[in-house]
Amino acid sequence: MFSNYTIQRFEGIETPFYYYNLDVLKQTLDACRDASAKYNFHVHYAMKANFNTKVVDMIQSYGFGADCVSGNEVLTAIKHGFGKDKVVFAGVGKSDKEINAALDADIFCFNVESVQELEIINELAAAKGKVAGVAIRINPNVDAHTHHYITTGLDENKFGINTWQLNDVADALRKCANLQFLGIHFHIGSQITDLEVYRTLCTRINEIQEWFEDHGFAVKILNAGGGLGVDYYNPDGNTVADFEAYFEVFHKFLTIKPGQEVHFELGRALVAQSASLISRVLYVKNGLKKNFLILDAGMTELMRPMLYQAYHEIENISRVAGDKENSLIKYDVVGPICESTDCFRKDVELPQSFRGDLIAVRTAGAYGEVMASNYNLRDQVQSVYSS
Ligand SMILES: Cc1ncc(COP(=O)(O)O)c(C=O)c1O
Ligand SMILES: N[C@@H](CCCC[NH3+])C(=O)O
Repeated sequence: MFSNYTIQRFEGIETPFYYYNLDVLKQTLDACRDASAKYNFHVHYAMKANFNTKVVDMIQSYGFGADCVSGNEVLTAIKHGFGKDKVVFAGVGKSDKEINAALDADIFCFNVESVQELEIINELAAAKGKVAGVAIRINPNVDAHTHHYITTGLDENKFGINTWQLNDVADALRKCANLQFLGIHFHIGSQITDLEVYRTLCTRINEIQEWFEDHGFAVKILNAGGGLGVDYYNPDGNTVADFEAYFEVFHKFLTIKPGQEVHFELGRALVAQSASLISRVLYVKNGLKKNFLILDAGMTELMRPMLYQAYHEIENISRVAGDKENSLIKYDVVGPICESTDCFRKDVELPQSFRGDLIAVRTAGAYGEVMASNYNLRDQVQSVYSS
């Protein structure tokens, strides 16, 4: 929901841009910090969700760690002040250059996704005379009940190491003198709204940690990954994710041994509701079968609807206030890009809309700005903040 003051402010700003409501971000971070502190759980922010400088700085100020998926994310985390003891590096295809950068930064843990990667990290660490902390990312074959494009924990997915390969992992760990085994890591997918899924994950984590302990490996860290979903249908009414319920599942169903740390890597749930993509109607095109609202933002600014048929609330914020009598019209809300898939949503009911109206695409703080591209040689999308 935008105040009249905010909408007036938008009138003077060139569109399109991401608008960050830092109060919403703060409320969300407060809730996550309080809910995780209750059980002494450690949260690492999955920086891939949004690496906007102000956003990352605020998250860092809460004392969360950083979960990174590239060498540049590792360096960015360090630059933003995340302690090296709070930076983890996951990713199915870490290059030698990236591994070396992370070794030079002395990050405390690599989440390793294949036996071959274990051997390479060992080799590169040995060349530097270092010992790298590693957690083994395991693919537990648990269905996350989310869009199949963002499911990561099934046998058919490229992520993690399958449980039938655990003997090879154990052999490699025994041989690799420049690795220190820290624990086990899981991440089964994103935008998970069915918490039962996490209960199933806990059962698998319990089994797998037993396997490691039985084979002589002390599991110091249990990392359950991220994935907690948000309510894309209700950005104002259900703004902050239910962190309490989420962490409670792990508290109840995970076997946590004395001295063990439990880690999480939340991305979307921390940042999604804090931003909206603000654009303007360039043209209203009334076809025989369809009415199109053609915006000055498209898949180059927010790709999720086009990539995963993801739902985002769309509002004409120039017309909501005082125009209630305005009859609703169905529009296909589309962008300017030369692709038919460049459509935010079809048949969106909006008040009759006109050239110059401001359109807000809500819940765009996660995987929005970071996935923007300059396809069609588009300008880089700008950011505007509430304060
Ligand atoms: C390894 C890993 N951890 C954490 C995350 C963050 O996920 P989410 O934004 O769904 O919390 C991802 C992205 O899906 C990931 O790949
Ligand atoms: N980028 C995706 C999720 C993938 C998360 C990264 N593993 C989204 O917008 O929903």
